[in-house]
Amino acid sequence: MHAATEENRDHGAAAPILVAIDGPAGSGKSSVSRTAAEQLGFGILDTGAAYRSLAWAARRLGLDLDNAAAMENLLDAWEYRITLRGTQQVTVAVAGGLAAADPELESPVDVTAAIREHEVSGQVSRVSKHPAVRDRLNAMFRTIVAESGLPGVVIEGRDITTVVAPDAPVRILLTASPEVRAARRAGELPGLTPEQVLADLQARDAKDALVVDFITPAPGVTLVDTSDLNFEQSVQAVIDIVRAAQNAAEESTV
Ligand SMILES: Nc1ncnc2c1ncn2[C@@H]1O[C@H](COP(=O)(O)OP(=O)(O)OP(=O)(O)O)[C@@H](O)[C@H]1O
Ligand SMILES: Nc1ccn([C@@H]2O[C@H](COP(=O)(O)O)[C@@H](O)[C@H]2O)c(=O)n1
Repeated sequence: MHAATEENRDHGAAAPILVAIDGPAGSGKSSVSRTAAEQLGFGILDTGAAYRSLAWAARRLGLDLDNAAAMENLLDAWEYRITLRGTQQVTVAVAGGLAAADPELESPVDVTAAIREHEVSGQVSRVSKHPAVRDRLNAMFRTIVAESGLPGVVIEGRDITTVVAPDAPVRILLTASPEVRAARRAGELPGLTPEQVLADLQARDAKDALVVDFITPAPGVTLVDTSDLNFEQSVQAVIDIVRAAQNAAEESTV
């Protein structure tokens, strides 16, 4: 299992400032975090993309997503790359004998669009429920960030503020009501009714909530409810929290 693009690497650089963002499905984690990261001059690590890519590869290879050992076996052979800056690009390859079931996977396949498909969203909780999978992906996320060579990285997911980066200087829980999240998401899924989108989103949250708490902010985590904020206001809310933390850190060193 390996990760990150070579252009992100700069060994010897100082550890990046971390902005940890969690939230339920459709809360704006990816889009708001990405825009905020661009404005801050930081990278963005979308951790859900790794879980989605693992589920995508497992499905392509006909593996049982509920089988933890099969998923760990896949992780041993899985080569994962994600860009932290610019337009997101995610690639997956599978080394060794496992790829015999689908030889196209012997070389990196661009899965950037495929992992967003409805079928993957509906199955991804089956791989993210395995504690061993989570531990290995969390270690990979920490490595990607540490080797990024960037001044800062916004890292978003479900357990970033609590498990992946509990000591991050900025920790945010980004949320919105289920109805608002479903309405926003329905705009991207013209084939589905808002009711179907709401039901799918709540079903995924319910499965994910069995393994991580992304509803209640942990101590020290700032809650940002975007139900009544437009996109720009949501981005600004995140940036304001980061700037306030940076100013507080500067003042404490004077
Ligand atoms: N404050 C906002 N106002 C209006 N639209 C928003 C706002 N925040 C996010 N959106 C829109 O809501 C949709 C869902 O956002 P996004 O994909 O970033 O959520 P997510 O939390 O990453 O979802 P998932 O967990 O399913 O990947 C996108 O179309 C995004 O542009
Ligand atoms: N830190 C994380 C991030 C994601 N997941 C799982 O991946 C799924 C897809 O995540 P998105 O953010 O792209 O929606 C999500 O439903 C979780 O199952 C996770 O467990 N932990």
